[in-house]
Amino acid sequence: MDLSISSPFRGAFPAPTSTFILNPKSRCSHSLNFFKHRNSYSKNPLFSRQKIPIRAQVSDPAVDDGFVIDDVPHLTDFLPDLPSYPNPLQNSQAYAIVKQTFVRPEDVVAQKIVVQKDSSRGEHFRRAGPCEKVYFKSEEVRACIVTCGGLCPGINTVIREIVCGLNYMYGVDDILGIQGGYRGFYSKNTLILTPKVVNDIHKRGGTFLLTSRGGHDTQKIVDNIQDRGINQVYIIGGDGTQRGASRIYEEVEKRGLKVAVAGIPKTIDNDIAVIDKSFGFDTAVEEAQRAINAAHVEVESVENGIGIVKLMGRYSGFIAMFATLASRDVDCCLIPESPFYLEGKGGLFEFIEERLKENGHIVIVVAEGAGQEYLAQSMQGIDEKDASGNRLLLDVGLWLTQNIKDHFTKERKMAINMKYIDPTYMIRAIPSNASDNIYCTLLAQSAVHGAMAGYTGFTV
Ligand SMILES: Nc1ncnc2c1ncn2[C@@H]1O[C@H](COP(=O)(O)OP(=O)(O)OP(=O)(O)O)[C@@H](O)[C@H]1O
Ligand SMILES: O=P(O)(O)OC[C@H]1O[C@](O)(CO)[C@@H](O)[C@@H]1O
Ligand SMILES: [Mg+2]
Repeated sequence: MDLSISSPFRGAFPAPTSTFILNPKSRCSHSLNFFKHRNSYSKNPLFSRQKIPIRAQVSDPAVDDGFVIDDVPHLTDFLPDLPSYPNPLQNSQAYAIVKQTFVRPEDVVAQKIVVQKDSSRGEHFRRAGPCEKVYFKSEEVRACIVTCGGLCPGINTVIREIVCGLNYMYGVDDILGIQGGYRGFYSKNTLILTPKVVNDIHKRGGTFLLTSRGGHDTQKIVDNIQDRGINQVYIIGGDGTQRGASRIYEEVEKRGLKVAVAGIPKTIDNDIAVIDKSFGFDTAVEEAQRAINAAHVEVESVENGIGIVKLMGRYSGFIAMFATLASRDVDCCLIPESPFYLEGKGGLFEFIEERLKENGHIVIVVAEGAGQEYLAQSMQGIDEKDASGNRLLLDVGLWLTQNIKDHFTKERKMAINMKYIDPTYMIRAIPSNASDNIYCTLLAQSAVHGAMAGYTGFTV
C-alpha cells in the first residue's frame, strides 16, 4: 500500500497531508490535481496530468533523475501582484510548534513508496500543511462550504474542522454554509457557520449542510460567489463534485477573481486514485461487519444456508473486499474489478455446492457494481441515470438471490435456506469512527492551510 499521503499528527499540530491539483495547469502547492477516479483516471481527459520536471535540487543540469511533480495552481499564477503576509499561526501560543513545521515549497510527497534502487525518482505531489506566507488577511476572508453527492461518514467532521480551523488557527469569522449542494449557491439562503454552530455536528451522520446531485451551473455558481464576496470555497464531494469544482476554479481564473477553490475528496467507495483510503471508509467497513455477522449467524443456524450481503461500491469493490478480509466469515466476495460467472466448471454455483457439502452453509458478499453486465443482459432497455448523470445500477443482490434459488431448487432439486441482507445506506448514514474523525480533521485543516496560502484548484 502507498502510505504517502496522510501523515500522523505530530505534537499538537497535525502533520500535513499532500494534495493534488483540480486542474492540469499548475504551479507549486500541496494538493493533488483534482481528484482521480481509480478506474477512469487514465481514460478521462480531465484527469490527464501535466508533468513538470523539477531540477531545483540537481546541480548538474545534464542530470535528469526523473523527478516529476504533479503540481497545483496558485492565485499568483493569474494575479501576480497579490501581496502576502506572515502566517498568523506564528504568533499563536497554541501553535508555537508550527514555526518548526512550516511546509516548505520544496516539500513533496512521493506517489510510490516502493521503488527500485536505480529507478527514476518518479511522481510527487505538493505536501499539504501550514505555510510561512499567507495570501489572505484574516479579516478579509469570506469562506463558504458546500457538500455534494452521496453521503459518507465524516462529512460533518470535515465541515466542523474547516470552520474551527479557519476560526481558531487563522482568526476567520465570516464563514457561510451553502445548503443542498451546488444548486444551493443560486437557489437557497446561506447559513452562518461559527465554531459554536458546528460544535456537535461530528457526532451525527449525514451532512449538516444537506447535499444533492445535479444542479451544477458554473456561471450561476461563480456569479453567486462574486455577488456574495466569497473568496474561499471549500467543496466536499466525490469525483463528480471535484469535476464541478474544477469548472468553478477555471471560471474564477477566467474572471481573474481572488477566490481560492479547495476540494476535499469524499467517497464511501474509496475509489480515488493516488490515496489509499478516503475518509469514512473505515467506518463503513466496520459497520458492514454487523451485516456480515448477521448473515453468518443466520446461515449457520439452518441447513444449506446461503447468506448474501450486498455492499456499496459502484465501480470498485473496496468496501466488500475489506469487509470480507476483516470478517473471516465470508466464503466468497464478488467485486466489479473481477469478473465471475454462475454456471459450469469454476462457476459460482459449483463453488456454493462444494461449500454447502463441506460446511453446510456459505456467506457471499457482493459489491453493488459486480456482475452488472449480466443484469444489463437480462433487463435490456433499462438505463436510468441519476440527476448527476451517473448510471443507476440494477440490484445485483436480488438478481443473484433469484438465480441461486432457481439453480438449486429447480435444477439441483436441493432445499436451500436463502438469507439476503442489503444494508446499503446503513453503512454510510452513520457518524464517523474515531480514526476517521482524525483523518477528517487532517484533511479539513490541510485544505484550510492550502487556501490561506493562496493555493487554488486543488484536492487535498
Ligand atoms: N463533469 C461535471 N461538471 C460539473 N459538475 C459536475 C460534473 N459531474 C458532476 N457534477 C456535479 O457534482 C455534483 C455531485 O456529483 P455526483 O452526484 O456524481 O456525486 P459525487 O461527487 O461523484 O459523489 P459520490 O459519487 O461519491 O456520491 C452534482 O451536483 C453534479 O451536478
Ligand atoms: O442513492 P444515492 O444517494 O444516489 O447514492 C447511491 C450511490 O452513492 C454511492 O454511495 C457513492 O457513489 C454509491 O456506492 C451508490 O451507488
Ligand atoms: Mg461519484
